[in-house]
Amino acid sequence: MSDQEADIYLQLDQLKQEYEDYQAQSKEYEELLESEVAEKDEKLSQAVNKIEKLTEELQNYKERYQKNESEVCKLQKEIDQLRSRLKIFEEQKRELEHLNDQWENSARILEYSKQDLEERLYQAEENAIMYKGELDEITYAKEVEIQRLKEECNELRQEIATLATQKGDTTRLAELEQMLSNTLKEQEELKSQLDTSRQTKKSGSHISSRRNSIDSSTNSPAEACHSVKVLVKVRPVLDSDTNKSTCVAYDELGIQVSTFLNKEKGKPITEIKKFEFDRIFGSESSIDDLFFDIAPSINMVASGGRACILAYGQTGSGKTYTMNEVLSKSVEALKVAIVGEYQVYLNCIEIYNEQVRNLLSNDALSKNWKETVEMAEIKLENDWFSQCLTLIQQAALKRSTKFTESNSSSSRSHCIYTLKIVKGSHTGIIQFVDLAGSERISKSKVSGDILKETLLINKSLSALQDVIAALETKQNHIPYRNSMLTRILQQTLGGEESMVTVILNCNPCEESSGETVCTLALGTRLKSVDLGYSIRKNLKNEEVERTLRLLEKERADKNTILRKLDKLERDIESYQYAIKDRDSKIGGLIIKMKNKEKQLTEENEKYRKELVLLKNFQDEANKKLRIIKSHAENEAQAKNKALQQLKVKDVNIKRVLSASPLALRRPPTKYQPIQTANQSTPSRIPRPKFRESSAESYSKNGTNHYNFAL
Ligand SMILES: Nc1ncnc2c1ncn2[C@@H]1O[C@H](COP(=O)(O)OP(=O)(O)OP(=O)(O)O)[C@@H](O)[C@H]1O
Repeated sequence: MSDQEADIYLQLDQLKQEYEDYQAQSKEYEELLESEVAEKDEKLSQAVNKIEKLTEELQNYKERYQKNESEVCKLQKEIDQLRSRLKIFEEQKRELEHLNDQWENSARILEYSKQDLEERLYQAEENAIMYKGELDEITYAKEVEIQRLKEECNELRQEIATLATQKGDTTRLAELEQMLSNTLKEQEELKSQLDTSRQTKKSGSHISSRRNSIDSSTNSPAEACHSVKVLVKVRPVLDSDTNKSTCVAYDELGIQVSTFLNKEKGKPITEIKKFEFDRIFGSESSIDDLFFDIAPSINMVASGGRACILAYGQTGSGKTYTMNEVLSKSVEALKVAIVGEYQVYLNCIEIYNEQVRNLLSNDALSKNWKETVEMAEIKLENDWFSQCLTLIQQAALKRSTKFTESNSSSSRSHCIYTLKIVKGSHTGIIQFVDLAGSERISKSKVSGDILKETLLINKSLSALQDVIAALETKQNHIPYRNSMLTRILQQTLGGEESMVTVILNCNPCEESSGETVCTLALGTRLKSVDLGYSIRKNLKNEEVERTLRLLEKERADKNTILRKLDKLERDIESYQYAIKDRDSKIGGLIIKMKNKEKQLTEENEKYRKELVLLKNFQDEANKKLRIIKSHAENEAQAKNKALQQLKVKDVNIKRVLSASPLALRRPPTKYQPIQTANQSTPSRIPRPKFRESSAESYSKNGTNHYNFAL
């Protein structure tokens, strides 16, 4: 081997070595590039995923935003509807207020006519007293005249007797006889005049003392059967009332209530209202005093009649306290009054929200009130007295009560204890009724369920007044069916042999003066039933009777109007409070909607901000993606270029080798030609899959990061 050949082989070996180095380097680069491209692809696909996720989220936000927008629209519509309803309510309210004004005006007019009537009544009474005086004088004069005539007559008789004995002048005798008969005639006339005067005097004296004459304990049973007896019980001032001023003053004849009105020019105005009743019981009176007036009812029941005793008054006025005392006294008196064989039945129920509940059973409420009342009846044992009181105590504990401003355990129901005494074919019935408090809604300041409760209580009390009014005016139809209370009291309210006693309970505190006046005004109306009866029965004088009948009719009319007014006032109050309640509910709803609107606007604002952030993030991600893509493209181009160069180099080496004479002797052996970039590289490097939009932004001006120097 010559030196030249050896040199060529050496060069060839070097070239081979170099070529192998290049190949190894190229492979290394290729691997590096592949891993980098794979990494970039991975990142790229992650970015694409993230973008897709973000786009999806964006879509969700958009949908939620649209949903919120439609909800806001819906709420807006609802608010508009509510506003229009509110407008209608306001109009109704204005109308009611207008009606209220009208009613108040008519009430004022009625008040004037009431005063006028009272003045006329007073005048009639004064006239009656005056007539009585005049009649007394006439009677006295006539009696003197009769006495004188009697004396004259006696003188004449003596004269006749003297003349007769003298047997004298017959003409003189005839004259004297004529004189005597004239005198006797005159005497007869005077006698008849005196009788008439006496009768008129009797009527006049009855008018002047009529207030005192209505004492039903001395009334005949027939008279008592048709009357409503009204008693007043003033509760003592309690320890809890120590700092409160009182407004009630009373004596045997009447009771007066002072109401402090608003101060005007620094001076307080006090309005005083006076009422007259048969009996007024205060803290100094005992239960025995009160029971004296109830005893006739007990006697009536013991002899097979019917009686009803009602305790009426505002919450905390002492109805339950009074009724408990009356109950135990009455049971005691009944035990003494009834003799012989008899059975006693007791029934304790309450009416709460127009539903009847048996107070001596835990059974669920039955829809049929008659069934409940029948089921509640208990037959008492032979020793019924103590059993009866124990059962009444047990029933009282089960009553529906609530805490109110006026009473810590206020009864919210009407409680009715019915005692039935069956003796042979006669059945005596007595009902003791502890009515629920008669509050005005404006004073009790209630709402919601308690408002409903109070409205129902007032409604049933109005129904009770209507029944008594219908009984008073002797109407054909008595509206017992208007409330559960009157339905259940039907057996003792009204009818032929029934006595009704109303105990008006009054709270003496000044803060309750309004309610006390209402209670006493109601009692005055009830009392007039009795008054009318006595006057009609006793008066004989036609003219006076006619005037009084007229007055009585006017009084009854006035009572009817006042009752209607009272009912209207209660109705207006109920309406006003129902409207207020509805207004406050609508107000609450509007506030709720406004809050919801605000909340939705805030949420939308938040979503809007998030949307902006997401868009920015998306832009940023797109930007990064573009950079990554351009890098990847550049790298791919650089790699292609490097491969191209290697290919050229390979071709050159082959050419050198083929040109050398040694090439024939030395076979290309293990040497493997370099694969062209077109054959292998592109297929081994997976191109990332871009979306069209991304591919469009793919950069084509990349720079070569790799140096493949030969
Ligand atoms: N004559 C009285 N002597 C002493 N305390 C009395 C008298 N009357 C009532 N009270 C007291 O006054 C308070 C209220 O009485 P009560 O519960 O009888 O009133 P009410 O009119 O039945 O009330 P409501 O309608 O709310 O049930 C009670 O604490 C009671 O003890």
